[in-house]
Amino acid sequence: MIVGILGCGAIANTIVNEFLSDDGIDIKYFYDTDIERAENLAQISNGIAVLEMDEMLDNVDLVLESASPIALKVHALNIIENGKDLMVMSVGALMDKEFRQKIHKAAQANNAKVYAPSGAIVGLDGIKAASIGKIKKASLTTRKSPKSLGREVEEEEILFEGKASEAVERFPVNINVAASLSIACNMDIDVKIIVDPKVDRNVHEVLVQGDFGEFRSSSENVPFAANPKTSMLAAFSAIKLLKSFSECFSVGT
Ligand SMILES: NC(=O)C1=CN([C@@H]2O[C@H](COP(=O)(O)OP(=O)(O)OC[C@H]3O[C@@H](n4cnc5c(N)ncnc54)[C@H](OP(=O)(O)O)[C@@H]3O)[C@@H](O)[C@H]2O)C=CC1
Ligand SMILES: O=C([O-])CC(=O)C(=O)O
Repeated sequence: MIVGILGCGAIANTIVNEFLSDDGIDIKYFYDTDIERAENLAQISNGIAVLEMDEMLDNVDLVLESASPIALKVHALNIIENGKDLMVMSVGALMDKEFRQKIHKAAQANNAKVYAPSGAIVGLDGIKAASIGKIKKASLTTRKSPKSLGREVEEEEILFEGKASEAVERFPVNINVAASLSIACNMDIDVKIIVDPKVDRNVHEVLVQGDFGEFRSSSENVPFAANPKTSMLAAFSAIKLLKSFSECFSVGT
């Protein structure tokens, strides 16, 4: 499978390094508004940095978006309408229902697949199973350091309390996980974002209640040094999903 990358930052660097010696996945094309970042990844993987997304679309099977919600909105339909599969990290953009429907229709019409890896969150497997029954309530409490959230505070502070749809608008590169949970639950879930000077991890606590019963999940994710907003687990989830395409045995929903 030939893969092109849209957005060559923390997540992309980890993914590229993982696949340097993997014969099944060839991460070959790189695009970033900062061409030096694309060139850097192209150099270490013997790939090609492009100046426009259109320069890679004829040659790839799948584009992995690891850029920003705005980048996804700009490029997703063009990628899919070219019949290419798309893996999305900036899931927050998909909280826009009209945009999500357009993507869905385009994917159906062009025989393309759109994947959103579980990212920095733990529990999506259970939620997907639970969604076969009725999910009655779902919430996410995210706690990050001042460095991760770009704030300077002496004590913990609630930065946001409300619905996921508003959270992704106000914190577009910090709370994509709220969108993944909302889409999996098929509801606009409750979100709380706390900046906490006592933590150095990205902490996500999920509560789900439904016909199946109730579960809580909690993860204390190591952030990337290069981008403390982002948890290493998010890159690992994309790597695992890419690897799963060539596996003949699958466990978990
Ligand atoms: N689903 C999940 O659980 C998670 C999702 N994410 C999301 O994944 C995405 C990537 O994360 P991460 O690797 O940490 O981010 P980084 O900021 O480290 O890297 C993103 C790169 O993409 C570039 N970029 C941004 N917009 C565009 C664009 N329109 N066209 C081309 N390049 C662009 C950035 O350039 P510049 O710096 O100049 O903007 C940067 O080089 C983010 O949207 C992030 O919020 C992150 C963590 C978890
Ligand atoms: O990486 C994380 O912990 C979560 C994150 O930034 C996001 O969901 O956008």
